[in-house]
Amino acid sequence: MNELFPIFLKVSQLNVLLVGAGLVGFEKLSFMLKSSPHAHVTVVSKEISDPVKELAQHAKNVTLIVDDYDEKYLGGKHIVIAATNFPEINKQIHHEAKERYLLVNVADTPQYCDFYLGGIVTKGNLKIAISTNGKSPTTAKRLRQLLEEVLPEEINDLLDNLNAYRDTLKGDFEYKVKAMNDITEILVEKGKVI
Ligand SMILES: C[C@@]1(CC(=O)O)c2cc3[nH]c(cc4nc(cc5[nH]c(cc(n2)[C@H]1CCC(=O)O)[C@@](C)(CC(=O)O)[C@@H]5CCC(=O)O)C(CC(=O)O)=C4CCC(=O)O)c(CCC(=O)O)c3CC(=O)O
Ligand SMILES: NC(=O)C1=CN([C@@H]2O[C@H](COP(=O)(O)OP(=O)(O)OC[C@H]3O[C@@H](n4cnc5c(N)ncnc54)[C@H](O)[C@@H]3O)[C@@H](O)[C@H]2O)C=CC1
Repeated sequence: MNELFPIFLKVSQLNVLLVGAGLVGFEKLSFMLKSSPHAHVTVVSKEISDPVKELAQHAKNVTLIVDDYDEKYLGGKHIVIAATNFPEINKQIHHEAKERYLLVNVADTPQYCDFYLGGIVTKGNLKIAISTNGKSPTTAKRLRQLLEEVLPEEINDLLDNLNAYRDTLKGDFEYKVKAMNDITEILVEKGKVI
C-alpha cells in the first residue's frame, strides 16, 4: 500500500536541522540545495566533511555548527534530518523531534521517517518529485536522470505561455477553468506527444 502524500515545501521559509555531515549528510544537503538553493539549513555535526564545508560556502542560508547533537538544536526548527553514523543517536533525535511535533527523517531508517526525500526533476517552473515508497532509492535516482534527459527545457515556455494566456482571460472562475481545460486538452489526447 502506498499512502505517501507529496507536498512541495518552501524550505527558504522553513528552518531545517541536519544532524551529521558525513557521506549521507552531504548527499541530503546537496540534493536539497540543488533544488532549493536558498534553503535555510543548520548543520550540526561532530565533524564536518570537506564536501559539506564546500557546499555551505556557496549557499547563503546554510549554517555549520561543529558540535555533538543536543536537543537544544531542535529549537526553532520545522524539519529535522538525522544522518549520524550512530543508530542510537538517530533514534534519540527521532524521539526528541517527535516530542516537539516536528517532521523528522532518519536517513537510513524508513520506519523512523515522517517523510522521505525524493528524486527531483526541475525544468523551470515544473518540478517533479519521485518516490518509490522507500523500496528502491536507486530507481528514484535513475528515473530522475531519465526525466531530466527526456523532458525538454522548453516545457517551461509552455507553462509561461499558459500563464500569460490565463492572465488575458476575462470572465468568472468557471469560465477560466473551462478555457484553460479546453486549450490544454491536446496535451492528453491519445497518441500525441507535447
Ligand atoms: C527511505 C529513504 C529515506 C530518505 O533518505 O529520505 C531512503 C533510504 C535509504 N537509502 C539507501 C541507500 C541509497 N540511497 C540512494 C539515493 C537516494 N535516496 C533517496 C531517498 C531515500 N532513501 C528515501 C526513499 C525515497 C523513495 O521513496 O524512493 C533519494 C531519492 C533522495 C535523496 O537522498 O535526497 C536519493 C537519490 C537522489 C537522486 O539521485 O536524485 C542510493 C543511490 C545512490 O547513491 O546511487 C543508495 C544506495 C543504493 C541502495 O542501497 O539502495 C538506503 C540503504 C542504506 C544501507 O543499506 O545502508 C536506505 C535505507 C533503506 O532503504 O532501508
Ligand atoms: N553511506 C551510505 O551510502 C548510506 C549510509 N546510510 C546510513 O546513514 C548513516 C550515516 O552514514 P554516513 O554518512 O556514511 O556516515 P559518516 O560516518 O560519513 O557520517 C556521519 C556523520 O555524523 C557525525 N556524527 C556522529 N556522531 C554525532 C553526534 N553525536 N552528533 C552530531 N554528529 C555526529 C560524524 O561527525 C559524521 O560527520 C549510517 O547509519 C549509515 O548506515 C544510509 C544510506 C546510505
